[in-house]
Amino acid sequence: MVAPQDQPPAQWLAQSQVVFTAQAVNAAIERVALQLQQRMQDLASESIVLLCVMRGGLYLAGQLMARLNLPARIDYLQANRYHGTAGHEIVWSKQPELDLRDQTVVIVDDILDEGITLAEVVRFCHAAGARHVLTAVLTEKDNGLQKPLQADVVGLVVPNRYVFGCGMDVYGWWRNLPEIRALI
Ligand SMILES: O=P(O)(O)OC[C@H]1O[C@H](OP(=O)(O)OP(=O)(O)O)[C@H](O)[C@@H]1O
Ligand SMILES: Nc1nc2[nH]cnc2c(=O)[nH]1
Repeated sequence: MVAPQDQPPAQWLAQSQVVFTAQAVNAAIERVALQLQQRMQDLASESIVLLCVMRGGLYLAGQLMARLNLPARIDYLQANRYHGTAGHEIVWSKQPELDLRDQTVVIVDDILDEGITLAEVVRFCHAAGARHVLTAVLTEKDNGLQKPLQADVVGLVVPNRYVFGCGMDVYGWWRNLPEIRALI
């Protein structure tokens, strides 16, 4: 019996279905960018930090960088809580380097599942003195849970299954996939 982390990556494609095509993901990213642009224009902020939650947020953050037409600085943090497909305690391995005091911080992540990670990152940004904190996720999982927060901008709602692609991994693989798939 091969452990999941030792399965060949092609296995995960064979054991999954497409839930959003690359075209649907791109359309969702356009909508996220437009909504964020509008929110930031409304705030009239001149000090914007796009804060990528590594590693899953990398895909959306990269796509947003090319679409947001306003001056922004980029930073990242790493706070992980999933090993394989199960969530545990959050472990921080990297804090942002920029001083977030008085900044409008846009937290960018791939998925809001139970909401524990995003809630902790929002708390961190407020504690660091951010003036405004906005949250943007590529996906939110429709799991019926009471979540500790809602994201300000959500690209797509995904089913209550383990999903991967567009930043999200399956045992470390396929973050680079331009579509979103769910394990069967
Ligand atoms: O809403 P939650 O239940 O807290 O889950 C969401 C978090 O889970 C994933 O991170 P993970 O710990 O897998 O790290 P990764 O970004 O490196 O994949 C994802 O990137 C989110 O940050
Ligand atoms: N890749 C991935 N990461 C997650 N983190 C929380 N839920 C998920 C999920 O369904 N897929």
